[in-house]
Amino acid sequence: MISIKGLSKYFTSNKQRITAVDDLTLNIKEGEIFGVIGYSGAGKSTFVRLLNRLEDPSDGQVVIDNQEITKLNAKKLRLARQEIGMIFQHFNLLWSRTVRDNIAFPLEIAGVAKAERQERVQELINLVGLSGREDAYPSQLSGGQKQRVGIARSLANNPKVLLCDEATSALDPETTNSILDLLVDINEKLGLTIILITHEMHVIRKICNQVAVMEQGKIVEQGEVLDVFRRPKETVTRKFVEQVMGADDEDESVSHLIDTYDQGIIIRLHFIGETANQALISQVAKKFDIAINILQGKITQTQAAAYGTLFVQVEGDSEEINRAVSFIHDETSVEVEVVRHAE
Ligand SMILES: Nc1ncnc2c1ncn2[C@@H]1O[C@H](COP(=O)(O)OP(=O)(O)OP(=O)(O)O)[C@@H](O)[C@H]1O
Repeated sequence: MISIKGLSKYFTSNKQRITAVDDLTLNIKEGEIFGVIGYSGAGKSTFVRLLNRLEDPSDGQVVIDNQEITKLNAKKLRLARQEIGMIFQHFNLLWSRTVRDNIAFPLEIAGVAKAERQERVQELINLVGLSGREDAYPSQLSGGQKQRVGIARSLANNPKVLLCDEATSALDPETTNSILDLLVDINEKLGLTIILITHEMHVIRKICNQVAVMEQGKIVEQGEVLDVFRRPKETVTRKFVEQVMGADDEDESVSHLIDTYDQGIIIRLHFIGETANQALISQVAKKFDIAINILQGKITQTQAAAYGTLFVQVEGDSEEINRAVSFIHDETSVEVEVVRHAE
């Protein structure tokens, strides 16, 4: 759906050249929720603004749905932009217009007739869950509701792509989650391709299929979200994973567990994939004549599957324990490692 080749953007500030986006090449598939994460100044906003030419590139090519955006003249660009919706951190609503009239605005510009416009606006209001608030002004809405207006407005002309520039950064965690759920809902219902930029790994974890990590204008790491969680290569990526999983102090915690629990064996279960952790533990406890005691763990749910580690203490007959460990190893997708054998 989106193909980006050698995309660069330079700014000149105080006679110094700043490279905001540096020779970026990337392909994004149709229907994907693609996350771009980076710290402040990494170039994320500039990158996303190059995609609909809110910013003109210094170099490189952007093709969206077979149209070379970077080559279009002003008139054609206006039409192409109807296919690319965008939402912003600070919503960018028109304060003197009601919810209904904010959402109608892009339809007015596109020259849609009044009756059709009204029908479409109502459809969008229902889609984003704002029924009953049609006549409210932005100042009368909560942050989450304002972003719902922003989303409805961005969808008015049936875009194929939605660009989200830190769309949840001004919202509290609960409202963030409800807006992220709405984005997933829209992605599924409308088959929309979503590019989402953020500095929060939680946002990536919750809804993205793919993630690219940006640093100093470059993509330094990219892949499926679960793979990036499992094997972050770059220091910056590891820091983002730690936002969700906590710092990697596993060696220390293993020796602490070994010292504290001196009975039975201690095993480390590493969940990657579809296996639900609770189901596995109760299944093994029922199937084998052993006692399982959960000691410590960090499990998180990514868009694709559960990911994380659990330390458990297992007590019982050593042959029965071996059978249980072999069962987990052979019959499930959970990785199992005995970190302390029986005395
Ligand atoms: N219009 C501009 N003129 C000069 N420099 C700019 C301009 N826009 C961005 N920059 C510079 O480009 C770099 C990347 O900025 P950008 O806003 O894209 O980063 P970001 O990752 O989105 O960070 P933030 O989340 O803080 O906005 C920064 O060094 C910034 O100062």
